[in-house]
Amino acid sequence: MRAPLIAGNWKMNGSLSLIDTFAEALSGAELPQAVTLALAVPFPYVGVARERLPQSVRLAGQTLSDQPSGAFTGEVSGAMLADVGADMVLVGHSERRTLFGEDDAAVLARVQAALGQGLTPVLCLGETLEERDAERTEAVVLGQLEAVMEALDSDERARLVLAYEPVWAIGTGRTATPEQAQQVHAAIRARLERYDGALAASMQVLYGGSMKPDNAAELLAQPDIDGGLIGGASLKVDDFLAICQSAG
Ligand SMILES: O=C[C@H](O)COP(=O)(O)O
Repeated sequence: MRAPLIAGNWKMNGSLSLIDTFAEALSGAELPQAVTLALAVPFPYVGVARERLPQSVRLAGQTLSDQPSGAFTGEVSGAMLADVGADMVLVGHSERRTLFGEDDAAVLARVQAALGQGLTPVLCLGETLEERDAERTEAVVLGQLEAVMEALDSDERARLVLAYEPVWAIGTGRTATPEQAQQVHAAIRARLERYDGALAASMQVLYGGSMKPDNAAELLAQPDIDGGLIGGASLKVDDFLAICQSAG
């Protein structure tokens, strides 16, 4: 049985004051026990978020360097993230792939760097609208998945969380229908079966892309959707908490 994970991704948004708003709301909130919450906040806020948010909330970086340390101005290592209290990190978010040129090899190197530091990589997968229209959705998503999985051993694979995020649904208000999302999630799970049945049964696969309080319950009710990676709606504490409630 896979426990639901609801992860917020603040992207390049937020402030100390927003962390305090979340700290206050989350410490008093009655949330379904089975649901785990996580927040991927911008680098400068990870440490303070760890100090102020309830310990039950997992903290994530939004990316990390593929290097352990050194002369890489502007980069942040997995060790640094772990040092300030993160235990997860997003890897291969579509904004990293498209805006910052991270290809499958770069994504793999970051997954390996995260695993090396004991962080849980949340590996993001997703197709563009052009790829969907060309009926290449599964080829693209499964290709991104295999580019990482093929290079890992079975223990490493078991430490990943996956997130399916159709690029055309991110920040656009256009959500994949529950059926469209489930179809891709099922294809991902079927591909995981090739590696290991137990891995396929246990791996959390999140959906991301304009998930909001009014569509979350239907998406989260799909058999192969194990949680959400929430962008815009994770900046409003009431919306984020409402989505968490839908996951219980
Ligand atoms: O990481 C989150 C996703 O990019 C989804 O963002 P969104 O909920 O604003 O569409």
